[in-house]
Amino acid sequence: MNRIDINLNRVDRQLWQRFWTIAKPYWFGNEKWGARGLLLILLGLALLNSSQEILLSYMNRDLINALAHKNIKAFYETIALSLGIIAIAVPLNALSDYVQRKLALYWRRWLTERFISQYFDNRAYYRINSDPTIDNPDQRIAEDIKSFTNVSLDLLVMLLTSVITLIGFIGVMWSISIPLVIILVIYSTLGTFGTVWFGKRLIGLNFNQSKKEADFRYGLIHVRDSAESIAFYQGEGREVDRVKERFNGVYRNFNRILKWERNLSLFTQSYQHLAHLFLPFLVLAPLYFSGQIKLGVITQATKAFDKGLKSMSLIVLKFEKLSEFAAGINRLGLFAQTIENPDILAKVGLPTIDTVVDEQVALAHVTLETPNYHNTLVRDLSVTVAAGEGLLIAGQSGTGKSSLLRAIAGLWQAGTGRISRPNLGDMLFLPQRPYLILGSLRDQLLYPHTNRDISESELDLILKQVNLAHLPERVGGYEVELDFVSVLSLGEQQRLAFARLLLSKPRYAILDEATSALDLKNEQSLYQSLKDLGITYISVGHRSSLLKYHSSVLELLGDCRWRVTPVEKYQDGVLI
Ligand SMILES: Nc1ncnc2c1ncn2[C@@H]1O[C@H](COP(=O)(O)OP(=O)(O)OP(=O)(O)O)[C@@H](O)[C@H]1O
Repeated sequence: MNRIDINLNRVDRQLWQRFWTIAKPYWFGNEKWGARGLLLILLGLALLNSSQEILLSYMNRDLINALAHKNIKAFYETIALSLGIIAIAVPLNALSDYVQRKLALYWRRWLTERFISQYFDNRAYYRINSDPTIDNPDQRIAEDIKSFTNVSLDLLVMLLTSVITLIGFIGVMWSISIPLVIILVIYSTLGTFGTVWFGKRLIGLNFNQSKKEADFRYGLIHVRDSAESIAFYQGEGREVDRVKERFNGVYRNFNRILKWERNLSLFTQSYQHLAHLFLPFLVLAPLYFSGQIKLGVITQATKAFDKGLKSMSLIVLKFEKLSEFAAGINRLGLFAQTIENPDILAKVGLPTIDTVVDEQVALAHVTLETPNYHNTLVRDLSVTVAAGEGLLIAGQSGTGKSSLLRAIAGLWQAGTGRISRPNLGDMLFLPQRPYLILGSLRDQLLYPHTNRDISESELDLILKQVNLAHLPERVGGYEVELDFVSVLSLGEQQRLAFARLLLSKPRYAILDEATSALDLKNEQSLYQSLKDLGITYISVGHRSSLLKYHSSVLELLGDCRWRVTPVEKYQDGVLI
């Protein structure tokens, strides 16, 4: 049984705990006074709105009685009074709606900011990728939080209104007929149990629906992001199938939801009609026939029964909404649990590589595993990269070269041994695929510290060094926002990434095939620039031309084997 099944089966207590864990920090955090103040106003308004309903039920009774007795004066007086009550109630209703939505918005803003911070803390956004139970984090942050705050307040107001209405109308009914109150309680309790029994499948189905909708949307986003590659491959057929398949998942699951909603609706409709048409009349008719109550009282009592039943049947009437809400809480709760506590992502009891901060990069007896511990990539590796001495990592594809860099950066920790390295602030990693942000040319160059104050002439100089002097003119200057991935060639992107490196002048640069798309002349000038700046580098690469910029070569030989050779003793002079 996986984590999701466990959670869906224990929807009651655990669900409440999850709800409270997500909700509590806002009401006890830095915005608590504003939030509580607004909540108090909201609850006050809900109270007034419910009272107005009870008052109107009395007006209704008097109106019917005035009609029955042909009392014209009483009739018009009651109408005037009712209009007065409505004139006050309407603006209060609108105000209550406004306050509720405003509070939901404040809560959403607070919660979203908190989730976003935690998502980026301790690189949770990266680690989460290896946790199969946390799908589509984007949807959880963008949509689940929104519906969590909206529906929570909605339900709270509804619950309060129901309780007040219930108390008020039970009072009304009690004065007319006590059996009516007893029937109301028994009937609504049975209805609630019936609804939960019929509807409990919906929580799991709604949980899946959110996931499938998000998968479908992600499928479409993936096509947009990979449009050029798909077009080159003429892969439309495969992509259409894949997107349709994802939509089919959405469709099939929703069909199941519809089936269960239909069953539930059959039950709730019968429940409501039976109550509307018969129950109060059956109890009250004998009292009316024997002259103990007037006609107006019957109208008031049936209305009171109706309102009371609606209040008692909150779960029956709102079950579909409640089941979606419960599914949302589960999705958000699991997500919060994982990003708040990144250690959850570490496999309990399994060994991890020690990382210590030091002047130089050194690996001591490192055995590196893939994050799921399924595969050992390198065993008992020891190598030191002293300042000023470049290390070239070579080896066949898939032997673990990039993974070793991930381990040095602290992204992967599965394994044993110890990695010493300078502070991450003194190191810069250029990944295999250049990363270009959405922003201007200046942002590209200064990333990730985009608010540094660097003059255009300095930027010009750096671009000249990487042979991109013409770029500002080509893209309309340093401040114009562009989708650089689609207007720059891969080699240009790599040179831009190098410019970033030259600007930030880290002590160590880690280059994962960072010049693979460049011609030898460009490659040579970039490495020369690094040398001139005194930057120590560790490179992954396949080209023999790289050898002369490094002091030693670490070869990953496959089957977890490795070999370190000083460059001058490197016999073949040819890389694998
Ligand atoms: N997140 C992951 N979880 C499990 N295994 C992974 C993960 N990422 C990569 N691997 C596997 O780890 C092995 C080493 O991958 P790595 O990217 O380090 O290879 P590489 O030597 O850099 O290859 P190349 O030269 O093709 O870039 C590969 O077999 C790869 O499939």
